[in-house]
Amino acid sequence: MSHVYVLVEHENGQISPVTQELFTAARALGSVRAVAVGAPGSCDGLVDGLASAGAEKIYCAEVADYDQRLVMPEVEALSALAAADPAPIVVSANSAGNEIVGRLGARLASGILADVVGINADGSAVHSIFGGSVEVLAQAEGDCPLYSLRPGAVDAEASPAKGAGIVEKFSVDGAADNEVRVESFTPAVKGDRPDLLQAKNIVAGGRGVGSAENFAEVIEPLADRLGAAVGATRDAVDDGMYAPAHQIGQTGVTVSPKLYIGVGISGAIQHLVGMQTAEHIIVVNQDADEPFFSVADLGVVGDLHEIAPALTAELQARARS
Ligand SMILES: Cc1cc2nc3c(=O)[nH]c(=O)nc-3n(C[C@H](O)[C@H](O)[C@H](O)COP(=O)(O)OP(=O)(O)OC[C@H]3O[C@@H](n4cnc5c(N)ncnc54)[C@H](O)[C@@H]3O)c2cc1C
Repeated sequence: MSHVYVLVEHENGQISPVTQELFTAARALGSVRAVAVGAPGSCDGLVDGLASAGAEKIYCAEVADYDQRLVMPEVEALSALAAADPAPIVVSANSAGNEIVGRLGARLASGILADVVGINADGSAVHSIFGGSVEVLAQAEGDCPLYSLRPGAVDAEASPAKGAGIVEKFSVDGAADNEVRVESFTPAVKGDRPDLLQAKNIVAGGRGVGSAENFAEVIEPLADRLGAAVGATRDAVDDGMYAPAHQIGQTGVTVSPKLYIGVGISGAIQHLVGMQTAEHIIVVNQDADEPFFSVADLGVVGDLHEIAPALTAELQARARS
């Protein structure tokens, strides 16, 4: 049976939920071979979970100086595996994943399908373009077609059967002289809210929210009621209302949650391209003519300072009853 390599996303010894989405999409192409790259000691704790998720083989590359290197250990590991035994490769379409497939495409002389929202058994993949209004099927040439899959675009499904989970440890080349080395590393301070890229629910605010204080008083309480991540438009970020890491859109991140609530956002195309594959879209805006309403499943016309707190209070009341 044909096989497919999937780059495992993991953090602090845990398999990230997006890995299950990668497995689900990759299964269309063949039996899944998981590739886990990380610091020494990072792989053993992942093996059971990866086998349960359906991995037939688990390649573990533990790299002594992993924390000082950027994407190159993953590139070295995947290119070595694919050169020896060519097969499609599936990674997550985050910033590292997109760089990894770019480098692999050059090394393996294979085509790249970036930021896809679905993968078909014939090797074609689905792109969602023009703000999600058009879906395009594309196919990549080469022995090792490369796919980066948009987080949240595919519903994670449990594997029909546990995989054999045969572990193969291997080493990757050391850093080249001209490779970037990380001198120091300060993890971003994370709050209790879910990660924006992986969140099932997102409450996003735009310039209409008015200020950083209003984000804290109106947007964040609603997000917390829903267990949601907070997003923002570029204009809200540029005006200093919310941190740049939360920007959704063309020059921010692309998200695909189950529920997206956009508050005080006009719905410019550069914002829509980053969120329009959300399953359910609710828009709150005082101007009924704004373009955001044209993509909304539910539009609420009114003052966000009344509607958002009322929604938060209602959710709170229902949680109590
Ligand atoms: C190259 C390029 C890249 C870009 N990349 C991005 C990107 O990645 N992400 C992004 O978001 N934008 C991006 N933009 C900017 C984009 O074009 C828009 O300017 C931006 O999305 C608008 O942000 P906004 O909706 O918050 O602000 P506005 O367009 O100013 O909309 C504010 C909205 O709030 C409503 N409002 C005001 N007060 C209230 C109230 N009290 N109650 C209810 N509603 C209220 C208004 O009716 C209005 O619709 C990019 C632009 C360019 C040129």
